[in-house]
Amino acid sequence: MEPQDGSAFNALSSEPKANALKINEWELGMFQDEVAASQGIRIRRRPSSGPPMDYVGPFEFRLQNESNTPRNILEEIIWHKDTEVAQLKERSLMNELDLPGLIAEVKKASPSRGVIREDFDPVKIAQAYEKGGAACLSVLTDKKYFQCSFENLEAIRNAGVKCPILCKEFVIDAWQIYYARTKGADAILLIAAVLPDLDIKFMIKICKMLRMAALVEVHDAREFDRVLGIEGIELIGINNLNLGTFEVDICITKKLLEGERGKINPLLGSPGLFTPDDIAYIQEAGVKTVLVGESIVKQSDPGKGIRNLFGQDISSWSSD
Ligand SMILES: O=P(O)(O)OC[C@@H](O)[C@@H](O)c1c[nH]c2ccccc12
Repeated sequence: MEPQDGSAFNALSSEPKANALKINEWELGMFQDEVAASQGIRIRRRPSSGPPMDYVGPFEFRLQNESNTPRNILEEIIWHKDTEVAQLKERSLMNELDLPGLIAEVKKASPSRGVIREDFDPVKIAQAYEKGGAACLSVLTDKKYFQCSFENLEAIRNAGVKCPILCKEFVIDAWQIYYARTKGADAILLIAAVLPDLDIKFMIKICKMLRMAALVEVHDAREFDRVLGIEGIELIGINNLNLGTFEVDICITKKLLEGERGKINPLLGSPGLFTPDDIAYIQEAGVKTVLVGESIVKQSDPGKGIRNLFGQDISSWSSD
């Protein structure tokens, strides 16, 4: 994700910072090898590619004698594992949200609408969403009110879906975040109307540790401003639900994004989006990525539902 000037995200790396980070990582790797060697461990963990190009530092002299060839099969396996793990860690919600796009929601029911889709097959729906151009999937896991489950999420992940998966759970305890990770979630929802700042801060740290993204959802200006003050926030979602009346009003997004808050990016608008006009309205208000459930999940062909919602085929929008 490119840092946005003046946004809450400009702490993210620029080019020299990224180089410095690479050098730090490499030096750390060398140091870890030293420590390991002092404990009799012969397998080197340093990247087989050697130090970054412009590196000048205390380990430089080693290069003259060391080849980049693994010394034995275990070392070869470990070096390969290093690349493999780095690639796996790359699948991130943040990477997918750079472009205008869709997060498509998999849910059978909702408290306000009752059952939305009778013949509910979460894997088929998820696959159709992915094919139809969704950048990410949002999967409800609540049983009682949404008739969904963590098993759905796990089944979708195991079916080979490549999109990152946002776990739509009502998180009240950090344990749920670990659980979601074990089931295959790449991101989790945190609701500002439910969680105090300190909990959000703590949970965001856990997400970072687990390499998950946290989508923090706000309903009004007070929640929005609270969340902007919390360190480490990367994704903010606006819920167009008026918590007082429980009515959906897509003007909430527009009002919230007037003035300074409009500089924050990326943002996700939801719920209550049904037509190309709704999408245009919300995107004009400053939201790149939209999160949509009901209007597409209830279509017998969810791919067609996406085309109708956007008024165009968006299957070429996703990065894969
Ligand atoms: O189905 P809709 O109206 O397109 O909305 C999707 C999503 O925004 C909604 O399900 C939602 C928004 N915030 C939530 C928090 C928890 C559970 C669900 C939600």
